[in-house]
Formats: sequence, C-alpha cells, structure tokens
Amino acid sequence: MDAYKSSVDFAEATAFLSHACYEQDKMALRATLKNKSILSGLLSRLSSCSSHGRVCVSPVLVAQRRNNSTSPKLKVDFNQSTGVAVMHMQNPPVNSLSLGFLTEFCIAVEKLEMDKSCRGLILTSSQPKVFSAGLDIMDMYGKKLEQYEEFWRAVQEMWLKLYSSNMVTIAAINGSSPAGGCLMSLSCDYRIMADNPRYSIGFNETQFGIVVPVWCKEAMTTIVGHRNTELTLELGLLYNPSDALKIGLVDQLVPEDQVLATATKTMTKWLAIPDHARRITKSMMRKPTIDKIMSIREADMQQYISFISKDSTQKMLGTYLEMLKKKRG
Ligand SMILES: CCCCC/C=C/C(=O)SCCNC(=O)CCNC(=O)[C@H](O)C(C)(C)COP(=O)(O)OP(=O)(O)OC[C@H]1O[C@@H](n2cnc3c(N)ncnc32)[C@H](O)[C@@H]1OP(=O)(O)O
Repeated sequence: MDAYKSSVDFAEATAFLSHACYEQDKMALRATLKNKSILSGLLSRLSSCSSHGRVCVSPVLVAQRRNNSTSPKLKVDFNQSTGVAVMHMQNPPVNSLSLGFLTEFCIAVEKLEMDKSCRGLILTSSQPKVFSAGLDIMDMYGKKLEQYEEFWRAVQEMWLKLYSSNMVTIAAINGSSPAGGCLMSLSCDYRIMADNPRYSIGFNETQFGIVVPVWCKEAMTTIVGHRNTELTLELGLLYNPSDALKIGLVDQLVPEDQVLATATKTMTKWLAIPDHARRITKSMMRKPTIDKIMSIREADMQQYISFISKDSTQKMLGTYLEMLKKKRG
C-alpha cells in the first residue's frame, strides 16, 4: 500500500491535528445537515484548514488516523499509485448504519471525492459474514422527533453521496446485505457478491411492517426493473446470491475469498475508460433520478418522521428488535 503523499514522520506529526480536524468535521457535518444546506459548511470548513496556516492533511491520512481513534467505524486504505481507495466498514457487530456510522461515511466519501488522485472506491466489510445489516434500528426506535430528523437526513445524504459519486464505486459484498445494506450496494456502479448460499441481499422491510422510501424504489427500479422491484418491495424479499444474480440485483458472484481481489481487477478495467467520458455518462444515467429525489427531499423527510413516530410503527419495530435479540439467546 502506498504511503500517502507525505512521509510517515509527517503523518505522525500531524496525527493529532488530523484527528481534531476529523472530530470537527463530524460536528460540522451534523450541523450542516441540520441546517439543510448540504455539506457546504463542511466544505468551507475544510478549505479553511489550509487558509489559516493549519496543517492540512489529505482525506486518506485523516481516514487512516481514525483507525487509532476510539471508535473508528471505517478503515480507508488508499493506494496512490492506482488511485483506488478501499473502504472497510467496521461497525461491529453487523455494520448497522447508525447516525455515527453514516456521518463518518459521508465525511470519508466527501474527502475522497475532493482528492483528485482518487478515482475509484471499493466498499467492503471487515465484519465476518455481514456486509451491512442496514439502517440501525436503534436509531429509529424510541427517539425524539429531532433525532429521527437528524438520522434520516444522514440516510438521505449517504445515498446521495454514493449514488452521485464521480468515482467508480464497486461494492465488494462479502456477507449478508439486507435493506439499507442493499441500498448502499445498489448505489455503487458495480456489485460483486460472495457466492455463499447462507448470505442474503434484498429489501425485507415490509416483513416487519415498514416501507422503503420512494427514492429507494426509484433507484432499484432503474437496476432490476419495475416487476422485480415490485415483487421484492411488496413481499420484503431477501435473495440468496444466485437468485440475486438472476434478477440483476448483483452483477457477479465469486468465491468468498476472491471478492476483494475480483473487485480490484474489475476496478482496473473501469479505470481504463477515460474519466471524463465515464463520468458524463454516469451523470447522464443517474441525474434524472437524483433531480427527482432532490425535489422531494423535504417531503420525504416529513413522511419519514410522521411514519416512524407512529405508535403502531414503533410497536412493530420493538417487536422486530426483540425477535432479533431472541434469535441469539
Ligand atoms: C420507515 C423507513 C425505513 C427505511 C428503510 C429501512 C431500512 C433498513 O435498513 S431497516 C433495517 C433492516 N435490517 C434488517 O432487518 C437486518 C436485521 N439483521 C439481520 O438479519 C442479521 O443481524 C444479519 C443477517 C445482518 C446478521 O446475522 P447474525 O450474524 O446472525 O447477527 P445477529 O442477528 O445475531 O445480530 C447481532 C446483533 O446485531 C443486532 N442487529 C442486527 N441487525 C441490526 C440492525 N439493523 N440495527 C440494529 N441492530 C441490529 C442484533 O439485534 C444483535 O444484537 P444483540 O443480540 O444485542 O447482540
């Protein structure tokens, strides 16, 4: 793995500054999300990093530094010579997409996006057998209205960041990926899944009484078509890898121990395409969906808050949580 732009000594010397920068970034992102002006505050804060004589560290250095922080939920390995970053999700036990995770994720993607030398992003999991268990149900259960709002804004932002990324994004799905985990991988350009029949991927929400947002339905329809989306979402279907491949929910299956290597090889092929042509084409394909979703973003927020805070929804989530916990006991 390439040492970053600077030397290890420099990395050590700037370590605590980068950590401080990161913690402030998190606060800035949360505040910005609250203010509904997406990431502009964060971006201006980041640029102020360099204009006020402070040491400005690169995104990956910050991400690497986070591994030494108390609760790193992501590990980012950036290879300067290939221009590819591998983002390992490490939010035990099941990489649930909590507010903390989503905030960290958005910052990391934003920073890689701003680094012109980073052209490709591979998303994978450090947790055994699970890519991501989807949205953290604890963030949707028994919370205050403003907490629901903050969480949902982070969910929307995660999706927008990934779906509209200029980078080539590949999901290396090395475990089960229900619900929000599936959404995350669907936002990437290409999906490679471990060929293990114990793993599942899909959208099981209706099974426990909740409904995916309209933008999730839109994004899924563009990938697997109206009929497959209808069946999956209405019945709350989770697919084993070979069925997921059949309906186009994933693009390729490989033996479990080759998921990351295959993702890396695939990335090389994608990066051989001239960036500008690929990016313009990606935007041409995705912009209509993004525009549509941006135009209903606030309505989607109100709908989420109203739905999630209903007593009946909360009751169903409580029952589901209990069921998940009992499964272990
Ligand atoms: C209203 C709008 C909603 C928007 C759409 C919502 C989207 C979502 O993403 S909702 C979340 C849906 N996700 C799921 O239903 C997945 C539930 N989890 C599982 O099926 C499994 O955990 C697994 C297949 C992902 C992994 O199985 P396994 O390795 O056997 O791990 P355990 O089931 O024993 O789980 C360990 C531990 O983690 C807790 N947990 C699991 N998933 C979640 C989650 N999504 N959020 C929060 N916590 C979760 C589980 O309860 C266990 O907890 P402990 O018993 O306390 O250790």
